Amino acid sequence: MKKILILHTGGTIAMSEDESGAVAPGSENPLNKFTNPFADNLELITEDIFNVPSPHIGANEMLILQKRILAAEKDGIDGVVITHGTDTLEETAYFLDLTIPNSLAIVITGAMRSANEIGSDGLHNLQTAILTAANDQAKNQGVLVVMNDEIHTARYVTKTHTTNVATFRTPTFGPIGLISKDRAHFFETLLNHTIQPITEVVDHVYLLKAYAGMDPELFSYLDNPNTNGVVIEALGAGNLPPRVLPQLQKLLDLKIPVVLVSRCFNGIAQDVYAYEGGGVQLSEMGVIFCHGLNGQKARIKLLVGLSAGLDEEELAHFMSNAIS
Ligand SMILES: NC(=O)C[C@H](N)C(=O)O
Repeated sequence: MKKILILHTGGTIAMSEDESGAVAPGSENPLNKFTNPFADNLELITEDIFNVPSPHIGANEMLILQKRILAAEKDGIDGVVITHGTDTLEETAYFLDLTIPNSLAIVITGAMRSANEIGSDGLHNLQTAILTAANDQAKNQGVLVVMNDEIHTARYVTKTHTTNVATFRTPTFGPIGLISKDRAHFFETLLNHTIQPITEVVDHVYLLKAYAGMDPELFSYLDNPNTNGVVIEALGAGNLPPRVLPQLQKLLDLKIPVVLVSRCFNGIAQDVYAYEGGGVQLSEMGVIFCHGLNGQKARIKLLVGLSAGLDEEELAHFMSNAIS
C-alpha cells in the first residue's frame, strides 16, 4: 500500500467564513474532517506543520517544509501532498521544486473558497491532489500544483485571479495534466533541471517592478552591502527607462547580481532592443536575463542560487538557463 504524507500549512483551505463574510482561521482546522476516501489502496499520514495564511510564509518556512519532505523520503513515503494558501503557493512550490530531488511525487494544493462557503473547493482539491500524488506518473515531474482539476508544474504556474476557483494557470505552456472523475491523466513530461540541495537560506533578495517613468530613488535603498540580489520585472521584452540606469550601474558596481524578467504575463525576456535602456545595453552592463519565469519565481530562483553559494558565473548560468 502506498504511503502519502499530507502536510497542512494553512491558507483559505483551512479557514471558515463568519456571519459577516470575513474569512479567517478558526479554532478547529476544517481539513481535520477529511476522511480517507482511498483507504483500500492508500495510507494517509497527516501533519499540521503550520497553520498560517500564505502571506505569512517566507523562505524560512519553505526550508522547514523542504527538510520535512527530505526526511519523509528517507522514511519510505511515496508521495507528499501539501495544503497551502494560494497567495504565495507558487513561490513555495517553486522553492521545493528547485531544492528537492525528483524521485518522490510532491503535489501542492489549496482553495479559493473557505470550508463553509457554498461551492467550497478545498476538500475536492485535497482529494484530487492525493490522487495525483499516488499516480506513478507524478514522479520526475518536479513539484506539481493541483487545483480545479488541472495539474500544473511549479516552474510555470501562477495565480491569475483574486477569487475565481480557476485562478492557477500556466500562461505560455498550459497544464501538463487533468483530473477526471477518478484519476489523474498526464499528457506531458517536464525537462529535468539541476537541484540545489540547500540547507539554509539567505535574505535581502529583492523584487522591483518597472513602470513608465520609473523613479530612480527606488534603487537607493538597495544600494547597500546587505543586498544579496535584485530581480527587476522589466518592460516588454526586457527594457528599462533610461533614468534608472545610473542607479542600476551602482548596484552592478557593488557586484550585486541583478536579474531581469519581463512584467508581461506571457513570453520570455531577451536582449532585443539596442536603444538607451534597451535589453542590449542592460545585458552589456551585466544584467542577467532570466528566461520564462515571472518576477516572484525568478526571485525564489535567485534566492536558492545564492543560498547554494554559487559563484558569479555559476549564478548567471543558473538564472539564465530555463532548465538548469
Ligand atoms: N485562497 C487563499 O488561500 C488566499 C489566502 N489569503 C492565503 O493565501 O492564505
